Amino acid sequence: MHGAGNDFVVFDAIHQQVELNAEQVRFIADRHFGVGCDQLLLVERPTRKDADFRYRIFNADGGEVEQCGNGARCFMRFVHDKGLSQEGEIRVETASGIIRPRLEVDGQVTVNMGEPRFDPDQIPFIASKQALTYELVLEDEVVEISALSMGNPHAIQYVEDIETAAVARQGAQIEAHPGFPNKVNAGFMQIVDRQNIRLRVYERGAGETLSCGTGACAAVVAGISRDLLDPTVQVATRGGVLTIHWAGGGMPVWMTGPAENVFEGEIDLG
Ligand SMILES: N[C@@H](CCC[C@H](N)C(=O)O)C(=O)O
Repeated sequence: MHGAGNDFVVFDAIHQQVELNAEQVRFIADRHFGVGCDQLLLVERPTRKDADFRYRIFNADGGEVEQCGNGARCFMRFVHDKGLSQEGEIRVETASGIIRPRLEVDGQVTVNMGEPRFDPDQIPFIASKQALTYELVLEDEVVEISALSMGNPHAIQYVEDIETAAVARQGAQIEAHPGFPNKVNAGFMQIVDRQNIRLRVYERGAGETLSCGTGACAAVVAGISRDLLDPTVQVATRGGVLTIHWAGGGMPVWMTGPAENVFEGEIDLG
C-alpha cells in the first residue's frame, strides 16, 4: 500500500499469526531481494478495551516505532477493504496512544493524530529548557531546528528551496544526533505562503521517503507555533499532497490524505 508515495507492506495479524524478527522485517522491506517498503505495518487485535485494533509499525531497518501517519490512513483503508470493520471511524491503539482514522466519502482518510508534545523529555530531546527553536551542531555546520513529538520524534528546519536542501547529508547526521537519544526524523520545510509548504523528510530507520505523515503534522505545528502558518495547511511532498489542520494549544492535529492498495500476495518467510 502507499499513502502519498510512502509505501508499506501490511499484514493481517488477526487471522494469521505474525511474529517477525528484525532480520525478517529488513528482508521484506528490501527493494531488491524482498518486497520493498519504507515501513511494515501489523493489523492486530487490541490489548485495550477502548480500541478496535492495535497498530504496530516497523521501519525498514527492522526497528519498531511508535507512530506513522501515512500508515494510519493505509491501516484504515486495509481494515475497511478486508472487511475487518465496516465502521467509518475506528479507534486504533498505537505505542503512543489512541488515534482515530476516518474514511471520507471521496476515499481519502482523515486521522486525528493526537496532540503534539513540545516537552524535551517527551520527544525525547536533550535540552536545558523547552524552546521554539534549538541550535543543533552537525559535523561542519550548525542548523536551527524545531523539535517536537507527534508520538514519534521530529526535528524540523526551514529551508529556502526544498530542491537544493541538504537532505541526504544533513538528514543522516540529524537522525543520529546525540541530542536525540531515540534518534529522530529530520524534516526540511519550505514555506510557500501561510497555507502552503513543501516538505522533504529523512526518516529515522528508512532514509528519505516520498512523504511522511507525522513529518507533515510536525512541520505544520512547528510553523504555526512560530506564527508562520495558518491553522490549515496544504503540504506538498514528492509523493502527493496532505492537508494538515491544527487549532493550536492542547488541540489534536488532523491529517487528511490518500491511502491506496497496490498489490496483494503471500510471502514464505521460511
Ligand atoms: N512514514 C511515517 C513515519 C514512520 C516512522 C518514522 N520513520 C519513525 O521512525 O518515527 C509517517 O508517515 O508518519
